[in-house]
Order: sequence, then structure tokens, then C-alpha cells
Amino acid sequence: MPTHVHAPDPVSGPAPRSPHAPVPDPVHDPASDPASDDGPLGRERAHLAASRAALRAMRADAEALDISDVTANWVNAAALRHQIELRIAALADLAHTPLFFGRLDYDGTAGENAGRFYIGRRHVHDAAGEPMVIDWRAPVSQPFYRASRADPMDVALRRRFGYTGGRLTAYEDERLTDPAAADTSSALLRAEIERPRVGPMRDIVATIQPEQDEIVRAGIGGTVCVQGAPGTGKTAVGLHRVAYLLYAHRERLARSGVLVVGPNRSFLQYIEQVLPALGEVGVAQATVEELVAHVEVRGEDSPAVARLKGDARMAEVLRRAVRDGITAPTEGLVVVRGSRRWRVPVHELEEIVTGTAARDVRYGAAREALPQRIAHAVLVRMEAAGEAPDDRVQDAVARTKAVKDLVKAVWPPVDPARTVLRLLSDPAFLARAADGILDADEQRLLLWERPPRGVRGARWSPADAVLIDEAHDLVQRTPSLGHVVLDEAQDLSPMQYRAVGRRCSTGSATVLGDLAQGTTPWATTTWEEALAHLGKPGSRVEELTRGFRVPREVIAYASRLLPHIAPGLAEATSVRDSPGSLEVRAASSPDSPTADTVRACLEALEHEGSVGLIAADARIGELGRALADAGVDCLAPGEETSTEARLTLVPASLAKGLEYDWVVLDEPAAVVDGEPDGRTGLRRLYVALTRAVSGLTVVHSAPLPEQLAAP
Ligand SMILES: Nc1ncnc2c1ncn2[C@@H]1O[C@H](COP(=O)(O)OP(=O)(O)OP(=O)(O)O)[C@@H](O)[C@H]1O
Repeated sequence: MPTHVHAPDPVSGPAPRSPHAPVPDPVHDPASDPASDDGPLGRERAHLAASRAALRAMRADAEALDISDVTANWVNAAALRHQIELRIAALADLAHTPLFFGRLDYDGTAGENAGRFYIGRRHVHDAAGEPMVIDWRAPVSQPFYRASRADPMDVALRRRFGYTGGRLTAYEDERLTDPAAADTSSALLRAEIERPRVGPMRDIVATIQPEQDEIVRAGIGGTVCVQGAPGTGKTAVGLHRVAYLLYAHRERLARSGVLVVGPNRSFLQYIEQVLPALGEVGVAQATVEELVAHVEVRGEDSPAVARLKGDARMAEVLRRAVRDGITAPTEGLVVVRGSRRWRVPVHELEEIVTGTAARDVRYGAAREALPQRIAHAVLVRMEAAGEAPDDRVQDAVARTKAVKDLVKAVWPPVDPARTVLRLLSDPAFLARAADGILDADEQRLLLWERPPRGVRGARWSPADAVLIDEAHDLVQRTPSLGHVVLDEAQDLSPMQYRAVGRRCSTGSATVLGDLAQGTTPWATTTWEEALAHLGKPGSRVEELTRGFRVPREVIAYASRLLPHIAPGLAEATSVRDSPGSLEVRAASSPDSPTADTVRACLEALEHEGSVGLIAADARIGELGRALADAGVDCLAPGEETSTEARLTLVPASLAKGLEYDWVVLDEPAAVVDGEPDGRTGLRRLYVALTRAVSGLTVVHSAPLPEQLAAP
């Protein structure tokens, strides 16, 4: 029989549970009082106390480090001091973050404690350097996530710990090699998943699932793409992969950098505390718009224009536009040095220019190399005449006015923003660059009705900024980071994929998304295509289908939309069965559901955890006023929920990636109507319907979209 022990803490009682799906009663170990000092729980608490003392000692050691002997140089000293301060901060003992959450006892090891490892968020060792807690990312911790009865990976016992307010109150055992032990599902895992949500996103280190761990620990060399239904843990997995990679390849990534790209600031605020909680620092976060912010964006394109500007064909149009100014020299070069004149004939200059143009180098790099190549031709002539010029002479020739003037004429400097401005305002220039690529109608679509006078005065759109970024890269290579996580990737245009891809051209990426949640007119239809635009063709695509957020009833309801929005995709399963989690209410007034929506919010606030009121963007103003009239304060998305401020008013356009314990969805038809076309509207609705952890109340006065009707 498996030993399932759960010892309720006499002071604080059992772990808090969601009222909607109680954890089944654990089995008590009748042999001993597990909570007594020498019972199993007592011994685990003793190890926890000893580990915390060891951590305090590690911190004290770091604080006591005297670096005055190490370096006399104050710059080095300051850098070292900074490192030490980071280490001291990382060694803080956070009262509400358990130091370890699991234990592994390996098979066949002698002695009571040999082969026993406590798994936690960070490494802790005692004064003799013996490990007390092993970092969850270390190789020895991996079986905690992967070992199974089918493949025990030498693990005899896996123990999970339960905490209440920082106090160790329960544990649960699995004996993986005991043939008599029955398979049981983990009550502690369920309790963690059922936990009412409030505040920013939390780490899942204690409960990463085997299929998630495969992705988290995928090698740094490869790009992994994850397709997953709402709530399957894509974001969680992506962030934990960053933490894992920083552990396994710290030096390399500290040098090259890591970037997390998310759909908007609210989302980035929601996830930003997951990484520091994992003990990581220095990971940049940005939206795609922020990555390409070369100009101020003040304009907007129609969907048709935005789609065309985001089309991958624009890359070739831009390449030609940037190189449009390259011209063949019209006359030979004459360089005067001292009393001598050196001539390079026009045909040879032409060869140099065409040879440079044929090389696969950036426009700017080629422009920098050109004077030297021309000077070399002069040098060859000097040598033929019996002179022995060295590198300094070549440099001097390269800097002469004659060479500079020639380069300016044949390979003029290019300003990326001005090039795009000209492309969108000068029909002849566009026609040259787009010949054979864009037809006449498409070219007309691209041209501004009233061309601006200059870069500063232009009303640049988000898609224009991406074009400018591409032009920048054509002129000068964009530096690549070591790893990029791209979340909600389904919404990017091909040109946006290229913008992200050049930021990891020599690194790797984790691409996370759900084709059914694509809400841009250019949303991708296949991951293979997206990966090709990203510059990582043929990368591994994994699918996650086990949903950890949305209750079964709610996901089944939302999935009625799937055949209309992403016909090929499988419906997600849910690990959470909470009857009564879905209620669809017709509003009492046929005109507007506002009063009923406010009432539904007040009812939702009676539950524990955060409440999200999601509504069509156009209804946010009215709902905000109605909530204020009812004396209810609400937050904006991205603002941190707390036990005091739990209600967030969320425009449907910002709901992606977020989650709330209870969601009230106002007027689904208005959410659909808020989008330019029916399919995007239904996808937006699908996103809104899948944000709830414990329950969803739908309030409507207009008829529900017919696609939501029971199949
Ligand atoms: N192994 C796990 N253990 C506990 N909780 C988990 C696990 N995996 C995911 N979760 C939780 O499930 C919720 C959904 O996860 P996440 O936001 O990463 O999903 P997602 O696939 O990115 O969803 P969406 O497509 O809606 O953005 C989060 O609260 C996350 O902490």
C-alpha cells in the first residue's frame, strides 16, 4: 500500500483549499503520530530547521566576505561588491517560500541518509559543504519530475511536502519500486492546482508535470515550439525553461542575454515576478512593439494594409529598397600621393562594387569594407611599380577624399527610417523595389495618401516600425541574444517573427502559443510556417493538452467554438472537475446587462481569490462607472491583485495570457462584435471564456453567438 500521510498542523490547521473541489481526506499513518518530534513529520521539520539555519549561515558568510585583499582597484571592487550583494539577496530565507518541497530516496544506497535528496528552489549546503537542499534544476532532481512506476529511474521513494503559511504540515509518499504500491494521484498536486488565485503568477517548481519537464529541460541548442490549449501551462513552462537554462548555462547566457517577449505590458507585469521568485536576475522582458521602437508610433493601418506590411514578401522589397542606391562607377579613380598619381580604371572599380554587392554581408558592413577594397587596388599598382607600401599606406589611401567621394557615389549611406518613408511615399521607388513581388493593387495599398515631410512628422504604424527594424538589420546586423522566449506567438505577422528571429539568430528560442487564440488578421495558421519566418525551420513542435487552469465544464463550453476557430485542434482536457463552475445568465433587462454584470461581480467577490470582469473594450467605460456607483473599486489589468483589491476590469483585447480565480464575462455578443471579422471575434471570445480558475459567470442580454449553442 502507498503510504499517504497528511498531518494537519495543530496551530494553523489544514492547507487552505478551494471551496469548489475539496482535496480528498488523506490517510493517517496509524503506526505513529507523524507530527511528534521523532515521527516522520517531526524529522522532516528538523531537516527544514537545519536547512534554514544552513542558509542563514551561507548568507552570513557572504555578508562577511572581505574583498579588500582581493583587489585594490576600486572599479573591480565595486563590481565584486555588486556580485556579493546579488548573492546575499539570493540567499534570503523567504518565510512564505518553502525551502524544499520534495525528497528523493534513491534505490540501493547504504545508510539512512545516503542517496537522499531534498529538492528545493535553491541549493543549500551545511558548514562542511554537504548538500542539505538540491536546486530543482540540478540533474539529480530530474527524477522528481520524471520518475514513474513504469520507469522509476532508480528512485525508491518520492515524497512531496505540503506547507501552510511557511510551516511544513503534510507529506505524501510514492514508492515507485514497490510492486504492492498502488497508483494514486497526488492530493498535494491537486491542492496546488485548486489553490485560489490572487496576485501575480507563481512558480510551479513543486508540481511541474513530466510532459512539461521535457520542455523545461530541453537542450539550449534547440528551438522548441509549444502548441497548447488555454491553461496548459505554456507560459509557466517557458519561464521555467529560462530558469533552467540560466542554471545549466549561466556563464554563456549571462554574456549573451535572455529575453522574454509577451503580448502587452499587463501580461509582462503579471509574469515578471515568476522569474525573481525562481532566483533569476537580468532577464529582459519586452513586447514586440518595444523591440522595434525605432520611431514613435502614432498611426494605425487598416487590417488589409497591416497584413500586407507584415507579409514576408516585404523583406525582399526592403532588401531591394536599401540597395537601390548602389550604382556602377562612371569613371576611373585617381589617387594622388606625393608626386605620383595612381589610377584604377572604371571596369576594375565596377568589379569591386559588383563583387561586394554579391557578398552576403550587411549593407553597412559592405560600405565600411569598400574603401579598403578600393585602396587595395591602388596598392597592387604601387607594388607593381616597385614600391613596398604597408597597411598604413592602404589605410591612408582608403581615407583619401577621392576614395570617400567614390564610395559615397556608388554605395550611398542609408537611413533605415528614411528608406521606409520613401518606400511608402514614392511610387516609382516602391515600384522598383516591389517589381515582380507586389502587384499594382498591393503597391497602391502601401502608399500613404498624404506623404509626410519627414521621419519625425510621419504617423508611423506598428507595422511600419517592424519594416524599419528590418531595414535596420539590412544595414547593420542586429545583435543576437542567447535565448528568446516568445509567448502568445500565434499573433505575430511573418515580419514580426523575423524581428524576433534576428534577436536569437545565433541563439535558440522557446515559442509558445495556441493557434485557436490568434486574434490578429495575420495570425499564423501553422507552426511550421511561423518557425520558418523565425529563422528556425524544422524545429521541434510539442503539444500540451492537459489544462491546469480552466474547470472541465468551462473548457467544454468554450471548446464549442473550436470547430469554428481552429478546426484541426483537439479540445483540451482539464485536470479540474468542479461541478457548478459555469453559469450562463440572461440579463433581467433586455437592453443592457450592466446591472446584472455588477451583481454577478459582487457575488463572485464572495468567493476567495481574484475576480476578473471581462467585457468588450467598448463596454469598459460604462461598466467602470456602474461599478463605481455600486461602491466597488476595480484594478486595471496588470495591476497586482491582493486580498484587499481583488476585482480587475479587463477589456477583452487585454485578457490574453491572464487568469482570475473567478471570471464574470459580460455580453459575449459584444466581445465578438468588437472585432473586424466573425472568426477573430469568436477567437477573442474563446480567450475570454478560458481565463477562469474556479468559475465563470456569463451575463448576456443580446442572444449568445450561435456557435456557443450546445452541439
Ligand atoms: N504543473 C503545474 N502545476 C501547477 N499549476 C500549473 C502547472 N502547470 C500550469 N499550472 C498553472 O496553470 C495556470 C495556467 O498556466 P499558464 O498561464 O502557463 O497557461 P498557458 O498555456 O500559457 O495559458 P494561455 O494559453 O491561456 O495563456 C497557471 O496558474 C499555472 O500556474
